[in-house]
Amino acid sequence: SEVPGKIVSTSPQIAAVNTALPNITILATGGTIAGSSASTTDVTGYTAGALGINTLINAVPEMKQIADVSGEQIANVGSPDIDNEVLLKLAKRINTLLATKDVDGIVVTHGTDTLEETAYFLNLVVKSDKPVVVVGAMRPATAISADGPFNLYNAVKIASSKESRGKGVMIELNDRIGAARYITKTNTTGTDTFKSVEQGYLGVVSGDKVQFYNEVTRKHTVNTVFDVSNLTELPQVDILYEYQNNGSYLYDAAINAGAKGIVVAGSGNGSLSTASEKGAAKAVSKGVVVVRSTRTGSGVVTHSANDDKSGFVSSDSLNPQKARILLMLALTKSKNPAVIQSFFDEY
Ligand SMILES: NC(=O)C[C@H](N)C(=O)O
Repeated sequence: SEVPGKIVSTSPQIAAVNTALPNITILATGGTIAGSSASTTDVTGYTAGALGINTLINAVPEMKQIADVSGEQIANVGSPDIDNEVLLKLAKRINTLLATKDVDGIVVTHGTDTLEETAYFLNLVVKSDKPVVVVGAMRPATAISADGPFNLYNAVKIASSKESRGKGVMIELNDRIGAARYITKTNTTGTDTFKSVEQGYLGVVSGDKVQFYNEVTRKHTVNTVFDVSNLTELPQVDILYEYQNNGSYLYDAAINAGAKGIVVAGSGNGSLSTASEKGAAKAVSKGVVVVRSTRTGSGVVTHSANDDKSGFVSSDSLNPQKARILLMLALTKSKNPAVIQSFFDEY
């Protein structure tokens, strides 16, 4: 049965059968991989999050030769509508499943638009070294040459591989294995959209082999201090974009709306205009933590003497949307900019 809409049942819908194979649970959240259109050539106007987990699993019966696959529906939405509630629900469910001997790995199906945010969140809060692979697609399931089925097959293959343990949360599209920490969506419609400009991929799925070439050096999963088990919500963090002739009123709007943190997508090396500096200083004076990231798309925002003077945090190489994820979790531990800076230096 298809289940579009927000949060739906978490009860297992397809049960594992062959006990000799690794047990992989697929947690479905929607996206283009579950997208559907009346036209086989429609790759932009389709409905994301239209097909249920049973349909996705039944479309790839080959998975059953490499794993005992079971599925659960966590949500069924386009990924722009993934919110903090879904993030917490997903993370808690993954931690519960991976704590049992019955589950060897997790695959999360997800829309690609905000996939990197969910993957990085899970990278920081999953308390297991068992593989977690987040997978999406750029063409809906109904399209000619839909990329979802093979991406899903590859994701199950990665999650089933012993070598995938301890790698942090991974992203699979287009045969590449990306690290949640490094990968970002770089193209609006291309199937090769997930890239890591500076750090590259962790590995590839080549033929029937899962091959790793790189490791993530930043702390993840079992080595982070973050714990969602008792959290029912996350602190509000907003992102403000830097541009010419801006004012400081959007900072006021964020402060008045209850933001506990603000990430600035600064120009260049995290630069703020004079107006933004004023808005950011006001935020800091009210106890709101301000993180400087960059709108450039790559590179490190370097920590400056002015950051220490103004109480700002620099984002290292985290883009604004991932800096927001880390800042939400950091704020569950501390409001002190120096402590939060240490998280940005480690994670
Ligand atoms: N390719 C995709 O999955 C895009 C879709 N709008 C989503 O993020 O849900």
